[in-house]
Amino acid sequence: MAERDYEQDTTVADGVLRIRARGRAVLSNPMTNRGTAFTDEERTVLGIHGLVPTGFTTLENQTRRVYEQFRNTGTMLGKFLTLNALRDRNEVLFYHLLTNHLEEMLPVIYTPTIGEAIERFSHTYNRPRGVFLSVDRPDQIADSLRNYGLGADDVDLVCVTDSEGILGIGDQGIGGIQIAIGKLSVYTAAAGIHPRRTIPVVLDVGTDNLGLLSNDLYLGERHSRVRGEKYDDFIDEFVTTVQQLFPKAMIHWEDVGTANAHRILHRYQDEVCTFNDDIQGTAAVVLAAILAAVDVTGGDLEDHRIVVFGAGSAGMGIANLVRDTMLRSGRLESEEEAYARFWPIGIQGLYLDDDTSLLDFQRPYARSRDDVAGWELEKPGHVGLMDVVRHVRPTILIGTSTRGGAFSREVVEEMARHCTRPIIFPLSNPTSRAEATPADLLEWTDGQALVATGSPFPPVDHDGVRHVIAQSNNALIFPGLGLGVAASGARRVTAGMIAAASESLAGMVNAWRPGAPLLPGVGELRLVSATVAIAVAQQAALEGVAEKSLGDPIQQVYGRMWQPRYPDIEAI
Ligand SMILES: NC(=O)c1ccc[n+]([C@@H]2O[C@H](COP(=O)([O-])OP(=O)(O)OC[C@H]3O[C@@H](n4cnc5c(N)ncnc54)[C@H](O)[C@@H]3O)[C@@H](O)[C@H]2O)c1
Ligand SMILES: O=C(O)C[C@H](O)C(=O)O
Ligand SMILES: [Mg+2]
Repeated sequence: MAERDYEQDTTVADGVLRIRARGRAVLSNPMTNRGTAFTDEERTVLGIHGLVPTGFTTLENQTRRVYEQFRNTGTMLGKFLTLNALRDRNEVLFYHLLTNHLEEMLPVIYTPTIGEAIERFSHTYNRPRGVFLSVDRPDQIADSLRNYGLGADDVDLVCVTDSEGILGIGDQGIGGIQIAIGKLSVYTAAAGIHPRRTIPVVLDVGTDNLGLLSNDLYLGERHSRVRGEKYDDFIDEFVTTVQQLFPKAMIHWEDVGTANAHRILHRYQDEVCTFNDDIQGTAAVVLAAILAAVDVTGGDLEDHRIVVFGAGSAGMGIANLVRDTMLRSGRLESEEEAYARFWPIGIQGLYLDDDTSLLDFQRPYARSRDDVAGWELEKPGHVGLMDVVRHVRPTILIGTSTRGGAFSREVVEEMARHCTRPIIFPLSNPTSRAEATPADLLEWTDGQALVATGSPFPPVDHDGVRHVIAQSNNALIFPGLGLGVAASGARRVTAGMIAAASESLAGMVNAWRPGAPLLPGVGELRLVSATVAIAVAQQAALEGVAEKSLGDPIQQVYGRMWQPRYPDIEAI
């Protein structure tokens, strides 16, 4: 491997940074640069006297300065680009700023602004970050990953997308690299995963987005999406290469299209350390929110009738985890009884057993034609959301459809007519795709709805009660999961580890007070992530998939959390 201009033991929180570079090279590398925070002595040994203003600034004051710059930037996309530029100048300062203002900045570096950044990628692009792999050059996968400069023991996480199902905005081609970068920033800010132990990857398999293909500035491969055997071979080559080059890394799949997401997960989950955030991360956080809501409404989970509107990757992942939880209660006689609690709806309407377009993982949830025989339908031949709500009288309504505004007043009022405390989660991102706004849901149900959303929403005041809206986003799960896997050296991500993550999150909620949120807030993300990580690491050990022994899980997890502080320097 090429000699780097710095070295640091990134497996320990306070590793000394050994800098080989001198002068301007120190300042132009975001891993070594600390600008005016270099002390007089450091400036001497690194040869940077005269290259920075003479005054000295502490990290705290530098943070104040860049925070001011952030506040003075007008648009959300502008703020995103300001933060990106900061990260390219000074990594510690970027994460220090982010960690100190997580609640304010998460919506900028992550959902919802990340959606706009992805759409605008080929226009705002200025410098590369991450690894870009092309389906047309599978022979370059290994070299491209090696070129990133990390060794076999240096990587905890590879976050990868093929960009087919970015948030609720669909196929975004090469711009999807930004979701991989965004998720990894959250891993670092929330769980202290070392930023240099992660690799964001986009698999450029082409795009079916005609807007991108016809844009002269588009930066990806200019052909339609490759599917079938060539796609599968490319994925296989990628997974195998990551395994060979970085045997300790967990592969996190993000925003892969519905048909491929489940297939890829099932193909690899028993063979490599891998996790699908949209399927498993989402399910874990939503289950925790459902359990908190069920605690408020009273009764058992199995008593509920659940409509999943938009039953694709996320929706079916949620259904699977809720089904397993119902079955574990021991109160149901059979699997069929658990399936019968769900009413999954897709773009074609309610899933019915004679629907040949259903994917393997959707089929077990399909309702029998007989179930709907005799229903009077709003639109003949199409069993839509309103029909299902009217006939099924659901108690839980989940939205993972990408269809903004789908939970109309009519639908919500109908649901509320038969259910005193309707549990309604419009989970689609970004904000414009949310199936309803919390303010509308609370107004239409006279403050009775128990609401959680995917994107952040402000609190709602209704009838003298302030309702704080839980953000049921997988960001409450994946950072802790990744940290737990890294801290325990887990070789697989098991169903038990996902369930443990969900349970630990549920254990942090106390939603009995009127208006209280169903999940901890984003401001508590570091505490949440550490808690989830400990539960995940312990479960990995219990199931025998952890390589490290867990003598002191709290210290092992906490000690692994990287803190955004300037480390000690040694000039070499
Ligand atoms: N809150 C979270 O943490 C979280 C996590 C994952 C996904 N999501 C959101 O959920 C949405 C779906 O993501 P996904 O990965 O499951 O996508 P997906 O493409 O796998 O699933 C979408 C499903 O919605 C259905 N659908 C599309 N349009 C519809 C319509 N008009 N009416 C009814 N059904 C419709 C499709 O048939 C499909 O089954 C996205 O907006 C995404 O941002 C949120
Ligand atoms: O990225 C998010 O904000 C959550 C989720 O993974 C999504 O696809 O919407
Ligand atoms: Mg996603």
